[in-house]
Amino acid sequence: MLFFNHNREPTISLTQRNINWVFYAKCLKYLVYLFLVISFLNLLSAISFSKLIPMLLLSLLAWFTYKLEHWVKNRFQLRDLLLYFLRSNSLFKEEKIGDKWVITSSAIMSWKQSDNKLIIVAIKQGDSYSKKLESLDVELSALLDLPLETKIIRPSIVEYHFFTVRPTRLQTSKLNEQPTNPISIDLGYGVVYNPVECPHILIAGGTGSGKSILISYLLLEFLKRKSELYIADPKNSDLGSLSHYLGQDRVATSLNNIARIVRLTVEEMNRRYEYMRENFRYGSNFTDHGFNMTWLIFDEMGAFQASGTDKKSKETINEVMDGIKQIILLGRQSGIFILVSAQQVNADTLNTDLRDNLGLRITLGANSSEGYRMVFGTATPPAKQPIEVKGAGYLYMQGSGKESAEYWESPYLNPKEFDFIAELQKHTKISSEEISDGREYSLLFLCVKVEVSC
Ligand SMILES: Nc1ncnc2c1ncn2[C@@H]1O[C@H](COP(=O)(O)OP(=O)(O)OP(=O)(O)O)[C@@H](O)[C@H]1O
Repeated sequence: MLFFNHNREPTISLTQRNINWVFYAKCLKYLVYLFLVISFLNLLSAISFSKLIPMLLLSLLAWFTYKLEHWVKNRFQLRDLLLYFLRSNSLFKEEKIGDKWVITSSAIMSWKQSDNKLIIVAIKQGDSYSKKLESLDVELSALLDLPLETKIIRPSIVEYHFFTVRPTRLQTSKLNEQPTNPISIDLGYGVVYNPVECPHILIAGGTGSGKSILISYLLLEFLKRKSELYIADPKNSDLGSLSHYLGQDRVATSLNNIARIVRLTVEEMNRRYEYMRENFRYGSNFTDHGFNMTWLIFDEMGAFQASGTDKKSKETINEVMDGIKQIILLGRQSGIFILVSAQQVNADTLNTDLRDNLGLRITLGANSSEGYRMVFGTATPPAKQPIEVKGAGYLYMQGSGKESAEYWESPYLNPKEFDFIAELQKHTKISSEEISDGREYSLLFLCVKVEVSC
C-alpha cells in the first residue's frame, strides 16, 4: 500500500498499529502532576530552600506536559477522529483467531488541510468498502460538525471538502468599477464564473429570494465587460423599466416584443457564425474575432409560458422557445449567452436536456427536494444546509469538477450603499438624447454588426 500511496498525506486504517499518543501524553501529565502534589506536601511539612528547587522544576515540567498534551491532541486529533469513524461505521472486518478478535481488513482514509479547507480523502481499493466510501456525506459532516462543501468522486479516491473558515460573501464596497478579467465574473464566496467555459445561466427561487438583486449584479458585470444586452421581462417588473437606459429595442415586456428580441438575438448569432466561417480560424471563438459577449436576460420564464392563452400566442411562445433552444445549444462559440430566471423550474418551463446545457445553475432561498432536482438533476446536493440569509442558496457550475451543487451566498448589495441606476448609467453607452429614442441606438448597433459580417 505504501508504494501505491495516492498522495503524500498520512493514511490511516484500523489494520495499522495506531499508538494512542494522546493517552500517553495524558498519563505523563498526570504523573508529573502527582509528583508535583507530593513535593508540595513535602514542602509544607518543612519549608526549606532545597525542597523549593525540585518543586519549581516540577512545576515547569507540569506546564510542559500540559502543553505537550495539547500539541499531541491537535497533531493526532484528525487521525483519532477518523479511526473512531472507521470503527463506528463498521468500515473494517475482524476475525476470531484463537481466543482473540483481530482486525483483518479496514477501509483507508487520509486528509489534507489548508488555511480554510479540510479535505477528507477516502481511498478506494476495489474492495467491499469502495461503494460505501462514496456516500459518507452525512456521517462525515456530523463527525466534523462542518457542512460539506463538495464531494469529488475519482476512480480510486473520494474527496470530501469542508470549509473550516467560511468563504466570504462579496460586498458592495468591494465591487470593482472595472472588471479584473474581460470574460470571467467574480461571484464571491470563492466562485469565479467563466461563460466561455460554462455557458448560460439558470436562476431559480421563490418570490423574495433575491433573484432580481442577483440579476442586477450580473447585468452590471455584463455591461462592465462591454456586453450587448437584451432583456425579456414578461411580468414587466423592474427589468422592464430598464428600456430607458438600455434602449427600447433592447427591452421587451409584451409577447410580440419578446419574440422580436429573441429573433434579433438568434439573427445576431447566425451573423456571427457566418462571419466566423468566412474568417475561419481553427479552434477560435468570438473573442478571437473581436466580438463582445451578448446576453439575453429572460426573467420569469414560467410566467411567460403561462401567458399563452390562444392559438396565436401559443405559436409565438413556441417560436420564442425554439429561439432559446438555439441560443442554448449553439450560442457559446459565437458569444451569445442566455440567463434564464424562474420562480419554479419544471419540465414545462425547461426540459431537462436544455437545463443540462445551462452551465451555471443557481437556486436561491429554500427549495423543495423536487425543486432542487429540477434545477440540478444528478448534481442535487445530498445534504442541504439551512438557508438563513437573503440571497443565499445553492450553486452548480458545470466542469468545475464538483460532484454536486454547493452552498453559496450571492453578492450582498447593501441598499444604503448601492445605487443600481447610478451604476448602470456609468456603463451604458447610450447618451441622454438617445434615451428618448432607443430605436436609433439599436439600429446603430445592428448596422455595426452588419458591417462586420460583410
Ligand atoms: N444579494 C442581496 N443583497 C442584499 N439584499 C438582498 C439580496 N438578495 C435579496 N435581498 C433582500 O431581499 C429582498 C428581495 O429580493 P429580490 O427582490 O431580489 O427577490 P426576488 O427573488 O426577485 O423576488 P420576486 O420574484 O418577488 O421579484 C430585497 O429587497 C433585499 O432586501
